[in-house]
Amino acid sequence: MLLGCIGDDFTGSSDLANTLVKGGMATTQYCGIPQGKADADVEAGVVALKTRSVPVEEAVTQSLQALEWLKEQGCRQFFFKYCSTFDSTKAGNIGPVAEALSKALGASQVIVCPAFPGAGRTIYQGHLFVGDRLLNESGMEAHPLTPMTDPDIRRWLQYQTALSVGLVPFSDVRRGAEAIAEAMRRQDQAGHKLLVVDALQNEDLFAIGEAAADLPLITGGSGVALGLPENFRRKGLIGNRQVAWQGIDGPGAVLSGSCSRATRGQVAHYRANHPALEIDADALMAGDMTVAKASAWLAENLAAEPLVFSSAEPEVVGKAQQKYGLGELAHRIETFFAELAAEARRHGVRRLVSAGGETSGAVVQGLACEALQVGPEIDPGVPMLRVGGQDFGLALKSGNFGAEDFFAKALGMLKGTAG
Ligand SMILES: Nc1ncnc2c1ncn2[C@@H]1O[C@H](COP(=O)(O)OP(=O)(O)OP(=O)(O)O)[C@@H](O)[C@H]1O
Ligand SMILES: O=C(O)[C@@H](O)C(=O)CO
Repeated sequence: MLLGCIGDDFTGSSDLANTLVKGGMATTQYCGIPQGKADADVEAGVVALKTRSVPVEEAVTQSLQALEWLKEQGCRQFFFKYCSTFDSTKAGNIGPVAEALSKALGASQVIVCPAFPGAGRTIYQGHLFVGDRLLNESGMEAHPLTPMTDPDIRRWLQYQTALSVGLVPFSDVRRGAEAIAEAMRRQDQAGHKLLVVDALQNEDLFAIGEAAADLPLITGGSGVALGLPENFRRKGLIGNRQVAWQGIDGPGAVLSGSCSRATRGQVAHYRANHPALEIDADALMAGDMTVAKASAWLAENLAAEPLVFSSAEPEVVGKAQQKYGLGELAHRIETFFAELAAEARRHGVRRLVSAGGETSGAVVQGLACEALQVGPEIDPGVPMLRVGGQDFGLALKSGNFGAEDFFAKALGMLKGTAG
């Protein structure tokens, strides 16, 4: 294994794995820190953790354990993947994890680049945009767990870390890899260790990737990984691995706990012509909605590729959080989806689409998967996944990813009949 990656959630990890696969690297996504050794033919390993919203110490400890395992597999470079919308609170985990990993690797000049132009996320003068809106006006300010109320990534990150945060501005990035490397050295000499790097288009990310060829640690969204496979190829360490997908037959279903704007659109679109069961927070907390009830409903509707969702408008989410507490409610909903995923498999489901990073982490834990083979892309940032050694296909969709018809498209592609 050459490139060792640590993802702070499961959808984000599959987004990164998708980029590496497209770059021609044989990539496996691990669900948590594996027990044994990785297969010898894996070139990039992505250890998916569920550390985006856990307490800081837990996120740091798990990330360092993942680093140790990746080092044992022989990795030469490491990548910390977080969200392209920098999902974190002021007291959040991105800074402390980046700091701990950089110390463990003796790394300075650590790139911080959440940009993902393919999904509309760009960075200019350290400010993160989603499409033509600043991050804090993009809908992310109403995120249920990590409301993003400040678009200045330098400022937000600085709340989270004692390391000094610097900037490699677009005026350097636009001049290519050498200018970027030089700007990073200057920032380092000026005492800045975590360097937010501007990026407006994929071309910038390829250049940043090239500039990062010899850096031990890179952090960011999947975009900044675009240029990394080529670094290994230039050194003759990898070829150009292509993945094929063998369709998976058997029933399909969709579970959605993401409340993002994009997911709410996908839910509305899909439920117009598929059976859908809405999980209401009050009903769940009162015990009127249970896994057993939802499981029975799922079994009855299996032939029509049913959807179970808790996705709701920000006002509804906000009221429920006030009533039950944010953490407690999220935990109850995630546990519900974890258990329902296991039930779905018991009923014979073989193709499962899950929407939302935290939700997908719970779903994969419910399915007790160890490793996921990464297949071709469904929509930007979302690949098809096959559970290692099983005829079971998954699509783990990040909240804001995917076109309106994503759910049906993903189920069709997993089956091998669409795409
Ligand atoms: N109706 C609801 N009321 C309150 N909280 C909810 C509701 N439905 C889901 N949640 C919680 O909101 C959180 C949604 O986060 P999740 O990561 O799954 O989606 P996302 O943030 O849109 O996706 P991503 O992280 O991939 O961008 C989960 O913890 C989920 O349990
Ligand atoms: O980077 C992104 O936007 C996604 O991969 C993600 O992490 C959302 O959970």
